[in-house]
Amino acid sequence: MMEAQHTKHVRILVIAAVDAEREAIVKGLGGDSRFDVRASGAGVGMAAATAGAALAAGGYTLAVSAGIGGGFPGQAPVGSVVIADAIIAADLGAETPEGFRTARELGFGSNRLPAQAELGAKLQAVLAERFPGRRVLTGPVLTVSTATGTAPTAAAWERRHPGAAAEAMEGYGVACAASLFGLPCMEVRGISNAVGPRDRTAWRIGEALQALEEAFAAFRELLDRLGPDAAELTYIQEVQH
Ligand SMILES: O=C(O)c1cccc(C(=O)CC[C@H]2O[C@@H](n3cnc4c(=O)[nH]cnc43)[C@H](O)[C@@H]2O)c1
Repeated sequence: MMEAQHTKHVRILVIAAVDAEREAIVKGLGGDSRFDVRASGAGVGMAAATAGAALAAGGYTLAVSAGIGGGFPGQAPVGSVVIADAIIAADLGAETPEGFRTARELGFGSNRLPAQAELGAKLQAVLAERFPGRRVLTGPVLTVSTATGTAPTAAAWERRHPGAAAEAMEGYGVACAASLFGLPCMEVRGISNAVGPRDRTAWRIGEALQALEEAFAAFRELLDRLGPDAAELTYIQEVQH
């Protein structure tokens, strides 16, 4: 029998919601074969299903939820990039006469999954260096099933999650799939709009997609700079017999 051989590799699954996001990410990556970028459709269910089906095939070392997102005022301005340090299912829970209670408070699940914060911080540094005009920050990213459209709802999220940087609709689904397969997860958002009263005419999708493209150009460069160390920050080992 041949002895087991361990080879380190990096293979990153990136889940966007729509094709425009996927295209921006692919453009930033410039054809880098270490990344597999897919569009799932919007929402946590499609994101979890698409990520889970891909990860089941094996060979991945990290999963990333990426796209545009809403930024909380005072935290993440339009055109900035937010890299999650935690991924939170903000509206997973139940209404009670005393108000909203999270799934965790009710004892039927978790609302928060960790993000690969060390890699996130390194990506923030490379992005800031390569694109000095681009604001980039780390912070909690909320996953919601209904995009926030009023000031009271935005205020409620800020009260429940002080310091929340952004919201989007897929991160927790990708994070659940990654966690099921024992893989680390990240979430990267180019900010297109402020979280608050809905005004679709104020969304700056082009700017957010440009920010996303730059974030993934920086991601590629980060992997190049890390060299073999990149594998230590993603899941690491492939066993060959
Ligand atoms: O219309 C377009 O050209 C276009 C291009 C790229 C993306 C879109 C989307 O509508 C993406 C939907 C996606 O965006 C996230 N998102 C953005 N802002 C928010 C928000 O304020 N609250 C929640 N989610 C937001 C979300 O992940 C959606 O799935 C259109």
